[in-house]
Amino acid sequence: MAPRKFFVGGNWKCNGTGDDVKKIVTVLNEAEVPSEDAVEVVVSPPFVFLQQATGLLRPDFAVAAQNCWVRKGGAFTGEISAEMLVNLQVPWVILGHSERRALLNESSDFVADKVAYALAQGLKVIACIGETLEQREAGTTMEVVAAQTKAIAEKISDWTNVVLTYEPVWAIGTGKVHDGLRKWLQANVGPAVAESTRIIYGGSVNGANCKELAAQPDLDGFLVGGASLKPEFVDIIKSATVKSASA
Ligand SMILES: O=C(CO)COP(=O)(O)O
Repeated sequence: MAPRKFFVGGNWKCNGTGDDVKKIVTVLNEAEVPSEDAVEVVVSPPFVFLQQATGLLRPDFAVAAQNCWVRKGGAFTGEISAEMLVNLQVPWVILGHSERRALLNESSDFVADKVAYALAQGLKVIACIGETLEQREAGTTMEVVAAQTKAIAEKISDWTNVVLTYEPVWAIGTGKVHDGLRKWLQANVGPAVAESTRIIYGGSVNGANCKELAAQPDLDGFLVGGASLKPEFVDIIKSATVKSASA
C-alpha cells in the first residue's frame, strides 16, 4: 500500500480581507516547498474568498471550504451546500471543526451526516474530532474521539477521501491519541482503512513546533489555524520532509 502522504491544511477561520488573501497567497505561491509527491497542501479561506483564492493559488495547492450544509440545498438561509462547492470546483471541505461543535452545537450524528453527504457529492473531507478540556480531565479522551469516529464510520463505507483530524487545543505533541485512533480504525473499520487513512493534528501548530510534531509516528500532517495566516505556514509545509526522511 502507498505510504500516507503528509497533509498540511491551513484553516483561516473567520479572518481576513480580500487584500489579506492576496498577501497570503503571494507568500505561498513564491514559497519553495517539497513536491506534491511529498506533501498535500490545502488552504481554507472563508466562503466569500474561495473563488478569489482558487483563482490566485498555485496549481499544486488546493482549497477547502470550512463547512457545508448537511443535505441538498434549498430553503436553508445562510447555508452553503455541498453541490455549490462542487459547482465552484472546491475540492475539499472541513467538517465537524471543534469550534462548530462547541459554539454551534453540531452533534456527532449531524457531523457524520454532513461527512456522508459531502463525500457522496464528490467532495474530499477534512473530518475533525476532539474532546473538550473537561472530557480530557475526566480521562475520557479516547472514548469521546472513538464515539465521534464511530458516528462517521457508521455512515460511510469508503474512507479514501477522508482525512481524520484530531484537534484538541490542549494536546500539543503527545501523539498518543493518533495511535489510539489508528488502532480503533483497525479494530472497527478494517486494517486497510487504518493503514491508508491520514490522521492529522490541529492545535497551536506553528513554525517552531512543527518538526517535532511531524516526527510523531502516527501523525500524518496538520490542520493549522493562526499560523496558517502567517509566512511561517511555509515552514510547516516544509516539515513534511521530516516524515519523508524517517519513512
Ligand atoms: O483549530 C485549529 C485549526 O483548525 C487550530 O487552530 P490554531 O492552530 O490557531 O491553534
